[in-house]
Amino acid sequence: MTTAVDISNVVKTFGTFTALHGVSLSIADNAFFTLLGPSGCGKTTLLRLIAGFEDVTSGEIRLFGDTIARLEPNLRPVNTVFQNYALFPHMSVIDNVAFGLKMQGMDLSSRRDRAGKMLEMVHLSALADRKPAQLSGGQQQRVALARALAPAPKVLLLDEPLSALDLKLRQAMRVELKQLQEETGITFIFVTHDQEEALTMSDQIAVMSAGRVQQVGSAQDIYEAPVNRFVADFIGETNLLQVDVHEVSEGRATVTLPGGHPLTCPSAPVTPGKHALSIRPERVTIGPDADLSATVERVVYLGSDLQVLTRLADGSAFTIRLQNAARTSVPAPGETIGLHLEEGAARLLAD
Ligand SMILES: Nc1ncnc2c1ncn2[C@@H]1O[C@H](COP(=O)(O)OP(=O)(O)OP(=O)(O)O)[C@@H](O)[C@H]1O
Repeated sequence: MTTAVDISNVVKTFGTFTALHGVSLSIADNAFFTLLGPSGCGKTTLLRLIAGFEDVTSGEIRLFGDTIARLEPNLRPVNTVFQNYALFPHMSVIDNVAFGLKMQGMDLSSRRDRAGKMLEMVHLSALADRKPAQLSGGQQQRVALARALAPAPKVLLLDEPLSALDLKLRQAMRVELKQLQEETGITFIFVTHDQEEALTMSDQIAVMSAGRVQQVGSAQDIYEAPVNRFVADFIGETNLLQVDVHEVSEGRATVTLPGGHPLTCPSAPVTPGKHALSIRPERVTIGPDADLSATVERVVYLGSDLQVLTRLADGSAFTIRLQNAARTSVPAPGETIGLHLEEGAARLLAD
């Protein structure tokens, strides 16, 4: 497998502030790769370093084997799509798309031909002669995509490109973006703080926090097997309980749950003592064989799901999710219920 972008021990400081603390990542060619993390974790900084808009303080970034610092900006096989589209307001849609090709020195008829093909790809051929102001936000974002793809970059950097769109459009664009990446075979590096966006589109996700990469893996890897507390909490919804850990061996731990029941579950390599146990709310059922006893405080109707907010005997809050279609009876506030942890519900985390 070819590596498109190789990031090796990259540190970036702004004055006395360190935005990236030694980040290493290997991004495969033809992949949809997402940098995911909360605001300020360094995602955009890393993207700007890959684009060559900023220089690394130390470490190295290679694009298809070449050190980026040695590549002239116009020879870097990279293009960027920004959150605010950055279209030229006085140019028509097709001229916007053809702009980068003109810069590359392509002749007029080849330019219009290529730009026309790009507009077809993003389903905007009918609007080629309009000005950006005459388009909706979603259409403008598609023009920005077509413009960035026109010069056939090997790597496309996308900085929160969907954040200005409303929810329905964002959901539709996720599918389109993934399709576009698959059709073109271009490596997409996508920045977002939205975990659902990351989970739905990405082949690989790097979860970042405070200038460090916490975990790299597929959507399933990071959801099912988060390596630490930060990742478990950031990706999806989870219950985090402080439990006593008695034994850890060969990736499994034996712990005592609140209420006294023992549990053996997959575990990060931790030493015995107190650690956080993550329990996913959708992997818990109400009924016999209970691992935990809880008192129902509130039932929240979420359409396809019901969220049941409960409290355990030791006072910790505990949430479960039931599928609305599958439910037989709804627990009532004040009721004491038994909670059964399904296989794969619990995982012991490193701090
Ligand atoms: N030019 C700069 N000078 C000083 N500090 C900067 C500069 N650029 C970024 N930073 C700081 O570096 C940190 C990381 O910023 P960055 O924009 O990479 O975060 P982010 O994860 O992309 O966040 P967001 O999702 O809010 O855009 C922030 O604390 C930011 O204030």
